[in-house]
Amino acid sequence: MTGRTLYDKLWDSHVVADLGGGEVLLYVDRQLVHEVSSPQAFQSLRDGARGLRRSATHLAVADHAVPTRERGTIADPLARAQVAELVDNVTDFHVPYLPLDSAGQGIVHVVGPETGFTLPGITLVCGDSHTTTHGAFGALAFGIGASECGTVMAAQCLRQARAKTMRVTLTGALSAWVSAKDVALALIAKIGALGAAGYAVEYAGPAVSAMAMAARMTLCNMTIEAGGRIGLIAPDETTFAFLCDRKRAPKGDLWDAAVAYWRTLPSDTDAVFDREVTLDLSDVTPHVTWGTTPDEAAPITAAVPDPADAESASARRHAEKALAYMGLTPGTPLEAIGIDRVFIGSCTNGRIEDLRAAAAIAKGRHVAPGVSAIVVPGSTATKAAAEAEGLDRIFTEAGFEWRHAGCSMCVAMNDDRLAPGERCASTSNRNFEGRQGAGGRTHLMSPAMAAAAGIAGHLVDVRRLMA
Ligand SMILES: CC(C)[C@H](C(=O)O)[C@@H](O)C(=O)O
Ligand code: SF4
Repeated sequence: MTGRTLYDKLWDSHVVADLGGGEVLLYVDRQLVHEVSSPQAFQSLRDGARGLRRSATHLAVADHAVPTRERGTIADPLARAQVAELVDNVTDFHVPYLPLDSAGQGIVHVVGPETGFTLPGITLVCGDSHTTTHGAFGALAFGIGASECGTVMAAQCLRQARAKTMRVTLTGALSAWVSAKDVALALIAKIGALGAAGYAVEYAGPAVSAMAMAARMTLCNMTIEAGGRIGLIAPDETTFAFLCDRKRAPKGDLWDAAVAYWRTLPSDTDAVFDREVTLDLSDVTPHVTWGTTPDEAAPITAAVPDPADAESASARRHAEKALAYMGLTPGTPLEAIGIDRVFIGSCTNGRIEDLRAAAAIAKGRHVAPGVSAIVVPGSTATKAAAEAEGLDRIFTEAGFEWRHAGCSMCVAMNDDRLAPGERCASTSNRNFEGRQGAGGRTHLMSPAMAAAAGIAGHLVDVRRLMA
């Protein structure tokens, strides 16, 4: 028998029943709940006069609709109603909840790891596509639909079909000012925005072992932007060190037993993957997106591509439409693209390490005239940690606004959004038309690159700015 992959081990240990036709009933250990995708789930419980099977295995927090300028009354009626409904639902159904004004609030994908709710070896779901993030801990974590959220609440199980497996082996070392976000953008540009569709992607290799948890989370987070519903990294000493003192992580003997189990999870050396991809990180340079899909990305040293050079007729048509929406002309150097806004934050790049990387660029410099820049920590705890290090002062002295935690300008579901035609250097993960506000133009990049763009007033190679 050949060895098993990390994915196989996680899957096999959670199968409750084989349903035939390639589907199984999969046990779900934990669910994260937010205000946008949960109303239907709670309603389905009410309609069926059901409760939650194991309410303590869920954790709810409001993140998408919350205001970041100041807490207090939410001005937008829809956003206000969404958050109020979540509060009513978690109260009625006894779901653990991190209130908006509490020290625990934040984006679900930042809060899960930060509190030790996310652990290796578990299955974790959320009505949110970026649930891939939690795979960085060796958890089988994936986004589910709004109706499935209700199924998990009532039954603690889900029907699932097994994914194919892909291993992305990362070798070499990152150069200065190049980060996991650049790796993700370079990888997506290489395999395509649907390149990982149908696959559970395991990131492996020496460069992954060398990465801190924040970088690993950025990689797994962006897996969905390559179409993969599952991103995975084998748990190791870095994972255990990150988790050991977290509030919800096991303690004492339970911790020791858990670590002993977690050490059995990495893919066996003779495990076979359905697809193998390799990337040498020494070749990765700072990347930015120029189009409206995450794979329409290029090194910052490049120019806006000519759609005529696209590999297929459909890619050409897409690029033509993207350039029209983005207001860009083929041949323009990417560094010549002026920006109006900067957004540093999101579940991709709103962690303390990301804020440190941006602050290193902002320190002693100033946001260019006419540019408005916001820094939005991924969680309230991240905000407090950043303030304890003085990062907030570095940002405000440099002309960046320092905000409360939330999804903010990653998604146009709250007060933070682009006006039509505005162009934004953004550390978020999606750049489709209207994502940051109707008519808004998004360029995805790393925190260091976004901070550098804010200082320069245009897209810029952070390595040149810092030389
Ligand atoms: C609102 C939510 C369901 C959505 C998701 O599934 O990812 C959002 O978080 C996003 O990033 O687009
Ligand atoms: S930060 Fe953005 S990508 Fe992440 S959960 Fe919020 S809206 Fe989705």
